[in-house]
Amino acid sequence: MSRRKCIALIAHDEKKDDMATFAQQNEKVLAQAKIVATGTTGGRVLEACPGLDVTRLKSGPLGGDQQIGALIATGEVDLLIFFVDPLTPMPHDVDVKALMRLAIVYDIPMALNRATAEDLLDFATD
Ligand SMILES: O=C(CO)COP(=O)(O)O
Repeated sequence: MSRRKCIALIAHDEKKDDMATFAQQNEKVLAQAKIVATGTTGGRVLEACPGLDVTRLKSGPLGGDQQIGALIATGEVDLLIFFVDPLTPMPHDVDVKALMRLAIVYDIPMALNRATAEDLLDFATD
């Protein structure tokens, strides 16, 4: 039996409403996966969809992006969905960049906006 796929969910503050709506609209598909999320994003996803299997890590600015990067490096993440806010400067921008770099290094499918996330979800749950 193949293991359940692991999807990492992250959203910057201006994108958290979008992430909550995305989770609700795709709840059935997400329910087939194990989800890891940065702290606040995971809280919002659980509020929207209390039945999902969500492991909440640290908040992004406190190391959550790096924790997800570490999970990518150890082969535990199959898909990264990261709703990025391109219009707001972030104190932890270097962490965000490092996470994206690892997703590229390990060739993990990475959706940085909602349109791509919708397309990639099918892949994650095949
Ligand atoms: O800042 C983030 C990603 O860089 C997201 O972290 P939170 O989900 O804790 O807000």
